[in-house]
Amino acid sequence: MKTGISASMMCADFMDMRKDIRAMEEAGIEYLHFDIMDGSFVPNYALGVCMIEQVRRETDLPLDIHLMVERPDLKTGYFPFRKGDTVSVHAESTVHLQRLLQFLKREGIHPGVAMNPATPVEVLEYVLDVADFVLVMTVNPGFAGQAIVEEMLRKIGNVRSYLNERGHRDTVIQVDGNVSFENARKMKAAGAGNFVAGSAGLFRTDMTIPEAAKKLREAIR
Ligand SMILES: O=C(CO)[C@H](O)[C@H](O)COP(=O)(O)O
Repeated sequence: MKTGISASMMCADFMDMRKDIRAMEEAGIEYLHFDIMDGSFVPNYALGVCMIEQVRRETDLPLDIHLMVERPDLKTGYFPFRKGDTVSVHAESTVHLQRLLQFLKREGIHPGVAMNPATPVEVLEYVLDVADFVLVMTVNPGFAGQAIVEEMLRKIGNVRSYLNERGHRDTVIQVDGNVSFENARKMKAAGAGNFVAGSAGLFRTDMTIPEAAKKLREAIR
């Protein structure tokens, strides 16, 4: 799978999404990140199948779909996933985690295990062979604009060591939540490879998307 920047589209301008998509293309962003929120697994509602279908018609950028929902194993059939997309599902809400990851992999999708801040690294133990990436949430999921949970910098390092010690050096660590320029540098040093950038790193009021992307790339180089 590709590594780099994944743009958190819940932070995009919903009144002019086309403009933001063009800016992502211009900036060479690797993925468009879609947080699907069901108001149950997380206390917010956001994005969904209709929006993904419309965005598909606008761009060939691959999508990075984060299912912040209860029982994603019962819902994947509704999503227009494509080969080359990445899809992350939460260890905390997926009853048949191994089966779902294996299914996604067979479909040509890069499967990922997402973990809330309090979830221990050991949940990965029996799914290492079927996960292309691990999504370490660096805020509690549900809302943009939160402060980083500082302990997550240590967790990124722990996940990196855990993967390396088990021979999974190629498994990417994705980080999501308050990926500012400063935090991105620390996250990269701790072992992260893919950066979900929202209000702190990409959709900023003080610079354009291409300008912010350039700064973020300098931070994660
Ligand atoms: O997953 C998310 C919220 O749960 C968002 O992707 C993320 O938080 C957006 O980035 P920022 O924290 O910089 O606003």
